Amino acid sequence: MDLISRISHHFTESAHLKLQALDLLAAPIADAAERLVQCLMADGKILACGNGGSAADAQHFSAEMLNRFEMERPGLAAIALSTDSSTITSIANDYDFDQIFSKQIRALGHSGDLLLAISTSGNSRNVIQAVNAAHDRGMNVIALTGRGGGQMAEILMPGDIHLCAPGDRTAHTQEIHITAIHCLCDAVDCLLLGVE
Ligand SMILES: O=C(CO)[C@@H](O)[C@H](O)[C@H](O)[C@H](O)COP(=O)(O)O
Ligand SMILES: [Zn+2]
Repeated sequence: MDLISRISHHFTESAHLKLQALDLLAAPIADAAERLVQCLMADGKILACGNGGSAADAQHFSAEMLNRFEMERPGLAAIALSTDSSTITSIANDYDFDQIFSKQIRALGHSGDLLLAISTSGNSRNVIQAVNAAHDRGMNVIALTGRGGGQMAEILMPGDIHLCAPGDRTAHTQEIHITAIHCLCDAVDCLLLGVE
């Protein structure tokens, strides 16, 4: 096995897909950033969820909102729903793993809040239930998906924003997702701080 050529292939493919994503996603990422700022300025909050690497992305996003990204500014209201092991294990144990995010959204979500729903396949049942719960609570959704968006693409509503990464490998989709998340954090800072 030639590891160097595998590594080279991974970097090259990731770079190609990121450039495709730039063409596809620049405008909707800018729209999503505007929506995040409108939500925060109206005293709303952002709830974020996903599984595995996407749980890490949800936490990465909430940390950059609550603390800071690159510019000095007050902390912003965001909660990763993948972090509270007591809540998650009790919901999964007493009800169903599919409800670990939706039950938290029904408790915490208010009209005008936003859900950042992250799934590379678009088919994770707990993320789909999270989208349904957000809609029930009068929240819009910013969906980060891949592979066409799967079942999530079918349940998004007008007012939601779908950021669907090109490519069919979970790893590359995640690599695009974290770039999109950093673009969102940067744009939120620029919009809030009036940076040209
Ligand atoms: O990070 C990775 C793979 O790169 C994995 O942990 C991956 O996130 C997990 O298999 C997730 O359960 C996949 O869920 P989803 O992206 O399809 O919603
Ligand atoms: Zn991963």
